[in-house]
Amino acid sequence: MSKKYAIGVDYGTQSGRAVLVDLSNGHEVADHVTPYPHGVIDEKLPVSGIPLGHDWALQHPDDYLEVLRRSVPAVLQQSGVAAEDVIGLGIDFTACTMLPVDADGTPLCFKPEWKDNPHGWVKLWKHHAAQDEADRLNAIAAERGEKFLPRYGGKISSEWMIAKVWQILNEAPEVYDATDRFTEATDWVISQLTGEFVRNSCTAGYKSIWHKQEGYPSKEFFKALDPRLENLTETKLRGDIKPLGTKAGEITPEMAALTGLKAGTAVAVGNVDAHAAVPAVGVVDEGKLVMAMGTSICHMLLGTEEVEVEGMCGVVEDGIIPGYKGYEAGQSAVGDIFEWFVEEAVPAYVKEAAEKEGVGVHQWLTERASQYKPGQSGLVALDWWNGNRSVLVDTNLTGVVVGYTLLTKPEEMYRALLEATAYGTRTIIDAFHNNGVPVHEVYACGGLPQRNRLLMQIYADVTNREIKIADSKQTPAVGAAMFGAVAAGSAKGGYDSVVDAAKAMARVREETFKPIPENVAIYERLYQEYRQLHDYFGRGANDVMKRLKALKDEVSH
Ligand SMILES: Nc1ncnc2c1ncn2[C@@H]1O[C@H](COP(=O)(O)OP(=O)(O)O)[C@@H](O)[C@H]1O
Ligand SMILES: O=C(CO)[C@H](O)[C@H](O)COP(=O)(O)O
Repeated sequence: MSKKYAIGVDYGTQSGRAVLVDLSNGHEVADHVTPYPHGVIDEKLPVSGIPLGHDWALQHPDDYLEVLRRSVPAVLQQSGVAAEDVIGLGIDFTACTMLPVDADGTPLCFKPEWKDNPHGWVKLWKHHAAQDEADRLNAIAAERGEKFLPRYGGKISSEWMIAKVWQILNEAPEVYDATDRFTEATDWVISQLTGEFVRNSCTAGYKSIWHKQEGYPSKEFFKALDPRLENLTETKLRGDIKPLGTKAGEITPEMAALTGLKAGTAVAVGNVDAHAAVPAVGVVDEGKLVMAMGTSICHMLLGTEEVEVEGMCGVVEDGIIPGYKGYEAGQSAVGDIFEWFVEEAVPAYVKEAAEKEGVGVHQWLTERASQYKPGQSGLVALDWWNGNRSVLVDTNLTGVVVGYTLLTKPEEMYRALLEATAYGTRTIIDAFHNNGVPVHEVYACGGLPQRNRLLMQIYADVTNREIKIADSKQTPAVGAAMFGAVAAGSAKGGYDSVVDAAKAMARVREETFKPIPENVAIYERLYQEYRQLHDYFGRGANDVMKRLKALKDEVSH
């Protein structure tokens, strides 16, 4: 049999990338990135210019097809690999990134009658405007003693499916009525590739409150939310839910013409970016936490028991690797906070100096921040620029920096922000480790470990754990390709399970980041300061952030 390959397509927040992977060793033969032409739509709708409210974040579904049109042919061409040797394709996506579609699977925003209604568009994972709905959902679920709540760390996030659907119903009932199904973008793209609509167990479990044994929450629960939602799960959330590691279908002739792949190529069910990354770093059993570090961080961990952990995003059976309970937690902004600082808060002299030295602003700041010792800046920050996903599950929390003086330098502020995100991760690791889901090893993948060594050293020091780094720039895409190979199966030159695929294909670098004892000691003290601020501002002692946000909304309308 000739050498066989699979393609993984990773749909990130700002771009999508295809990677063509050698199935014998996981080697990335070719990759290609397509920036989304419309990016993140958070101020106004394309063409009509209709303004969006605070905390909105939309995307254009055609941008996802553009990735298939451009990046898949590009990796075939670059690699010179024949389409018949590409036996499978898998995708991974941000989530919950959801959209309303009609009975043909057409996104409502593609239709002239809905294109000017913001609710007809894709709601990106970081669309946070459904917080009111999430708050009400959580209060009603708690009051009714719903069994599902502990599986989601005690709170359902406004980033997820039910809160977003309910926001559509409340603010645009006409869009709700016109919707045949609400779908995760990952499932929609798979339906475009295969002509068949299937949901995947990963997003259904983590983002739509679905349970392998118990299914969705009861009709009574949905009726208690809003009588109009009573039949939601059997109407607009209907559809077969297939486990990860199964085949969704095959590339249609139309998609073959568009991508250059062979019609009939196996396509895996949809997956989530962070979840797909786990087997790609070789993690297929317990005790090993994987951090997918980019715009945000997702923290992924496997266990054998269903344990309650405060503020985790969820525990889902087979949600990451078949046979294990998959745990997820996360931070809603990490790289995004550093980007905010670079774009919005650095003085002109920094940009000029970086330009003069021919380096990026991140690199300029990082080089200078590296010259400080832990604690030397006198700063400590809370990492809540985009709310707090874990462990507080509250998108209404905002950022804080304590310790500024007239002498504070931009590189010190930048370092304080890097450190704040590490404290956020430490809080999550402690929550798992101290509540029955041990964390013995830490792995990192995604864009940040490739770009910022200081950041990774700070994470090793703050968590007091050695960190292993993925030997791939595109780890989720490699994971998605593994699932594509499993969808094809061993008879076609792929694999029969993702564990087999991981054995042959997963790679981490030899070099690791090890904690430096003197840094660990200082960071332990700084972390205690962080925790005091965290509990003071985040657990109700002082709701100033919420009052300011409410005032901002009041005076802006
Ligand atoms: N040198 C750097 N140090 C820290 N953060 C960086 C650096 N360069 C880029 N970033 C951040 O990386 C993030 C993008 O990460 P990446 O993994 O590529 O994307 P995504 O999460 O969308 O897949 C951006 O938020 C950006 O601010
Ligand atoms: O919540 C998620 C997965 O469960 C999102 O997909 C994730 O946080 C966004 O990922 P990225 O930072 O890589 O764009």
